[in-house]
Amino acid sequence: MGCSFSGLNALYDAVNGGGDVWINENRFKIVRQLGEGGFAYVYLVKEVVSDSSSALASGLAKKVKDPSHLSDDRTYAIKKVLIQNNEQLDLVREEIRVSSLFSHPNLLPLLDHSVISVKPTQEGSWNHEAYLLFPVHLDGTLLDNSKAMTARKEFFSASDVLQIFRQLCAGLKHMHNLEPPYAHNDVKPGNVLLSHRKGKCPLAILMDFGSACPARKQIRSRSEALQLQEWASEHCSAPYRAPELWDCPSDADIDERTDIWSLGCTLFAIMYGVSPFEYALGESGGSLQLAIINAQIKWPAGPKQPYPEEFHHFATWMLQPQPALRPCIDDIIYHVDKLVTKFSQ
Ligand SMILES: Nc1ncnc2c1ncn2[C@@H]1O[C@H](COP(=O)(O)OP(=O)(O)OP(=O)(O)O)[C@@H](O)[C@H]1O
Repeated sequence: MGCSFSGLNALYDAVNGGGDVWINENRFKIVRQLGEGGFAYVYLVKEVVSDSSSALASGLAKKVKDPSHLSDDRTYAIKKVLIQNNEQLDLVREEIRVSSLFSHPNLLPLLDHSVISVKPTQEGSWNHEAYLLFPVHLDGTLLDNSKAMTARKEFFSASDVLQIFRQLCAGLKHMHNLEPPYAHNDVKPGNVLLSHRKGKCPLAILMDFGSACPARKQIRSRSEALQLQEWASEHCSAPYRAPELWDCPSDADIDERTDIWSLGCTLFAIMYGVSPFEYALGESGGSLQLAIINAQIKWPAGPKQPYPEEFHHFATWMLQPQPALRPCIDDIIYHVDKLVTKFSQ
């Protein structure tokens, strides 16, 4: 048993700041809610220890393989996932399994977890809860930062655009180079945490491995193609979803270049705050699917345009509707390093 509370009361307690959470033998006090997703709540928590021992001597220290993930002030993030059925339970177990495959400074590490069964309190409520423990990053997601900057009519500097993007590439390279290669499948600004650092560009960390899976799939029939499209509609955010996941041929080799498309969209969003296809459709609207399949890209123009044309060409290179023409992550890193040398002050 890993938790001191359960069911609706747990949610009430957690949202209202009361109650402690146990993950295995370690206890955490909920400080406040940080965010929420489909069936998940994310909380800022503080590890409760019986004496004033250092982070290195805390209960968690015995558990965590890499001591650099321990926080000096013992604060962490706990994601609480409410699980209603076996399918959701399998998905969380898979997220836990997949997260444990990665170890990279630009990928959010899963420090510990527990999955507990709870007694449903009403029809249709959840029967399991999962608690996932992560390092906390309090400067928001790339999406939060972009929204705040857009509201102030500000842009990231050219150097920060490249440095943030370069870090995402480094994290993805780690996933794409595994044997077998893994695709993240939901690369987007809302899944990138930023940590501001004095005198340096922000640290960028890719999170949320709930959609990650082995990247390479052979599609050999119409029904397999439709199955993949259905899976993608649930797991890959629409404005960042690759064309082959919207309209999959009946004979296709899918690979990690689906992430490269999302990476190209994310580079656009680091510059202009939204996916290129949201930007192209603008306020007049239209079909997102058609805009993506036709790679309908419109670049902001005019004298106030804050970035060099080379940045646009670079993103367009990743946004080739045909996956076979898209670069792989090593090509992108080679190119971004050249741009970093050229544009970083
Ligand atoms: N380690 C963390 N540190 C700080 N904030 C975090 C952390 N993890 C998650 N968050 C916050 O919680 C929000 C939801 O987290 P997350 O994306 O993992 O949930 P989710 O259920 O997978 O969401 P979605 O349904 O959008 O996929 C994030 O957008 C972010 O604001």
